[in-house]
Amino acid sequence: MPHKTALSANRPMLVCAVPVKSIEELNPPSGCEAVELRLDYMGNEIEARLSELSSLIKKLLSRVKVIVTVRDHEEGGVNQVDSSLKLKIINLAHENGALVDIEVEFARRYARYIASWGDVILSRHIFNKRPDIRGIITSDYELANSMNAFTYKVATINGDDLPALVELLVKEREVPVAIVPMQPIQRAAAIMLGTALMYCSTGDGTAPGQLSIQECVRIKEERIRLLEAPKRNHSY
Ligand SMILES: O=C1C[C@@](O)(C(=O)O)C[C@@H](O)[C@@H]1O
Repeated sequence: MPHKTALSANRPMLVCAVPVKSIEELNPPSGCEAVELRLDYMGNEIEARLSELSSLIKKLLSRVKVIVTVRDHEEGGVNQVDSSLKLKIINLAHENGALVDIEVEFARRYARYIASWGDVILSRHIFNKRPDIRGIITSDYELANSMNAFTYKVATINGDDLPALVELLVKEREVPVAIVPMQPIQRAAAIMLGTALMYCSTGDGTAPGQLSIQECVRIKEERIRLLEAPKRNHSY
């Protein structure tokens, strides 16, 4: 994948996050550049629907990128999904050409299965105050680079984590960095700063604070306008 910087006008990729409660046809609204299928909403029931899931992924892929996520319970997953089933789903998604979202802890545990796929969004979700936030995301980011991940993503509920996240975005190396704060105003700022991904809602969202896809598109357009604005020679 060519290296893009936070200054690329293509960023962020706008991801429409879908809480999948049953496998049925989906028509992503305009503006969705990717659709995230949050399959943990179905829990272990998804096991009986894997062939329909393959068809859904293939159909969606003709229109947008697809991200398959089975979020671990400890990192905000809605229903527990057995690790063996999660691995099966991740494999199925990978073979069908979808991106897969995997938590850092899961990736460390199952490195032998997913070591260097290149289509992994390596993710971290922070729900408690962590004074060691910089250490955590720096070490995660090393792993993301060693795996040649598609993106490293960090989501946090702590408003005061934003400066640490922005620092990582600015220091980005080969692997693009996605920063996902919780508060809507910080999400808007993250779009303007060129986060690699931003998750947006199309109805029922999957996280508090998500902006609607229409708001995400509007802010991304403002970012493009700002990047393309003629340079002025103001003294400050
Ligand atoms: O990790 C993320 C980010 C997210 O939690 C958010 O805050 O928008 C939404 C999730 O669906 C996605 O997997």
